[in-house]
Amino acid sequence: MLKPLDWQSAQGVLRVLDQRQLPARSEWLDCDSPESVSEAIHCMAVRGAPAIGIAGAWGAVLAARAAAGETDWRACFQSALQNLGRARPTAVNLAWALGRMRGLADTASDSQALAEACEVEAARIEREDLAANQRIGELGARLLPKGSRVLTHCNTGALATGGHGTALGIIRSAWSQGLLAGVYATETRPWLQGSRLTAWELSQEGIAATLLVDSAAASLMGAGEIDAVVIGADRITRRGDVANKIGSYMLAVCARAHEIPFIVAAPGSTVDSALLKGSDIPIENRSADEIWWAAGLDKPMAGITTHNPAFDITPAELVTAIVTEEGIASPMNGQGMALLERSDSGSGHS
Ligand SMILES: CSC[C@H]1O[C@H](OP(=O)(O)O)[C@H](O)[C@@H]1O
Repeated sequence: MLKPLDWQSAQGVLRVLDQRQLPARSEWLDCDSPESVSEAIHCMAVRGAPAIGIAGAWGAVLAARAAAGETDWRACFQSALQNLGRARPTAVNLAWALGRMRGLADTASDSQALAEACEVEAARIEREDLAANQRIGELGARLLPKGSRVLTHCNTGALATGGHGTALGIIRSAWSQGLLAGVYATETRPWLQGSRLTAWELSQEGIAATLLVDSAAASLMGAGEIDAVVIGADRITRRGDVANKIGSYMLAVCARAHEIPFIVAAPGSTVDSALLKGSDIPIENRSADEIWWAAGLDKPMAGITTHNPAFDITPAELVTAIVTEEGIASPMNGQGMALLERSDSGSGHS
């Protein structure tokens, strides 16, 4: 199974499949310190909300190992976790995973015990995410009638998670059940997660798909070619506002205009119950260079400023359903979350 991360315990190395190089090259980076894991997350060698949570957890194992032998090992560990948490701000999965690791320092008797507990916990987080994705896939496929033509945005597949994928996991599951008549993937400007990563994953699995530039989505919907939009999420608030890859909001507006269901898929670790409104979610602004490279320039053009937010917020009012491993919920136009279908095989948590 395709996996973005590979923990090598004996070597004390987290191997990261460098997603910046895909699909041209499959190169692995060896991260042997919490700082190098943090950099791999920041530069998007590993990306996707659940995957950066898992990478953060393995980074915490490296932090615990590095703290061994220090008199104030607890403080060293906590400070490394704080740094890791700053790598990317929008996906709550990173803070969520680090929160689970942080708690282990309270009960560990010494740094050796902390490192061992962290390793067990990181493996658990990774395992749970895979199970959650498989459950999301099964549940989400129920929302797609036979013959559905679905459009997805960005990359929410195995590369972005512990395996299988969230929105792409639904597409995978629905495809294997013979439910899909068409899969459409947006290119996903400016980083091209759609054309570089989603198209690659789909092609590897033999799932027939069509790639389009982001701005072709509205006319495709207008032509009656799309029956559902299925996307992932980086953070979901209590009322169901969704932070996801820039362009998601535009797709949601278009989907509503054409009365097309807009389905969001994410593990429970993406739900931030501390936040009510999407406007409270920190949105990552990325380097201007990411846009100018496509114009053949290695720095911004003189006199032109650049707007490059990595994510946008889709208000709950535009979201038809949210699929997590717990079940399928409707944000009911922002009036509160209603569980439409409860997962019948548990959350997958062990
Ligand atoms: C299943 S992952 C959610 C997710 O991550 C993406 O962002 P990025 O590539 O910048 O890490 C995107 O918003 C996807 O929907």
